[in-house]
Amino acid sequence: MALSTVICIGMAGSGKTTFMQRLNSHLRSKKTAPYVINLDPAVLRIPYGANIDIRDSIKYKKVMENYQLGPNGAIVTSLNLFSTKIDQVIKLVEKKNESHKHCIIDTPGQIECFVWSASGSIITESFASTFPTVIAYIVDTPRNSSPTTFMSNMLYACSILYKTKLPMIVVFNKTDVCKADFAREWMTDFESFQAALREDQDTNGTSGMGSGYMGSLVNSMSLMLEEFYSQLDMVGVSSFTGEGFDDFLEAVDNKVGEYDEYYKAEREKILKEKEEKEKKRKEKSLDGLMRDLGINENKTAKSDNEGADVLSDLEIDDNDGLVERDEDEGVEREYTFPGEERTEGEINSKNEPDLQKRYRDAFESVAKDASSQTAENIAKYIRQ
Ligand SMILES: Nc1nc2c(ncn2[C@@H]2O[C@H](COP(=O)(O)OP(=O)(O)OP(=O)(O)O)[C@@H](O)[C@H]2O)c(=O)[nH]1
Repeated sequence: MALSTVICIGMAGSGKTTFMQRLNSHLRSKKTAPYVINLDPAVLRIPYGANIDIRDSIKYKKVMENYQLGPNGAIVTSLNLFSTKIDQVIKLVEKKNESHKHCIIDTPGQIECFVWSASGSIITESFASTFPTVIAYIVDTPRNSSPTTFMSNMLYACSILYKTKLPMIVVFNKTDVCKADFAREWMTDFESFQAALREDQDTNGTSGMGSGYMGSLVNSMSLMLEEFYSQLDMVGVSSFTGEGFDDFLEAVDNKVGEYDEYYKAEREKILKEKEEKEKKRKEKSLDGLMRDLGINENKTAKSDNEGADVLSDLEIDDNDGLVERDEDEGVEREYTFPGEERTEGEINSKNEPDLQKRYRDAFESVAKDASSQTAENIAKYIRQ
């Protein structure tokens, strides 16, 4: 059994938490209990047992107090703090790879805090690069029965699809109150959507959302979204009655298949390109730094006392504005990285066959030491 991840995303009140609860109990009744993660730091009570709960490690109220943040800022900061530990979370979930078929994840109702935050991307990326991952976009069906609201919600779903680049299932929830047939029709038949829009205009006149500028905008949008709809699976469910959950699980299997077939290769390609770009960038900045420090295996311009390239090469002297180079100060300079104490002479020595590698290793260890401060830095940054 290989584990796949389902990330539940949806507008506030769309029913994510109730959906998670029903999905959990539905899977349990089939003797395939899921691994459950709650990523909503602000939720007061969750009606399902979570294996990993963000609230265990991050106290939302304390984040608000300590960093003097409002509700949304505190959610983003909590997610940022949590994302610094995402490697540990992934390791825990990896251990369940054989015993569980699904890992289901609940996200904050403030959808933008998760979808458009750096930490939301890090968390999603971390799961998606380890397991086949599917987005379940939960929609409140009764509230989306007007063509304009429906279109707005679909545009949001569309932006999430292109942002995450992950297979998506649009889940029309609360079908016990309102059936989702109209949505299926609008998503598959452009003309029926146009007819609904016209009807909305006729009923509500110029005061309605479907009239005037908005009407023609929605009209053109519906054409644009045809391509988007073709990439989606849609299901209607009721988290109250359990209706439609078998269809949902079928859609998940279908999307996991698609993930393995298309998305995985595409993602790996993007990640490889990213890695190569990052490697080049690092090499470039390392070279720049080496030049700044005047360190070069082939003896540097700096030690030959040629003109200064950068400000950091210079020390301002009180002496009539005369600028003196570090090397002229008669102080023995030490380049000290943890565990290494070497003088400039040693560094510039030809006996250092792989100087760049030693620097890289030293930087990595410095970066590790700094990681404990990362969370605090993130919080500081946000406060700024
Ligand atoms: N009739 C009906 N109501 C539902 C269904 N699912 C959820 N609800 C109701 O919708 C409301 C919101 O449900 P939640 O599960 O709290 O929604 P949520 O998206 O987690 O909300 P946030 O955490 O605020 O984002 C609650 O009053 C639920 O009882 C459903 O399938 N049918």
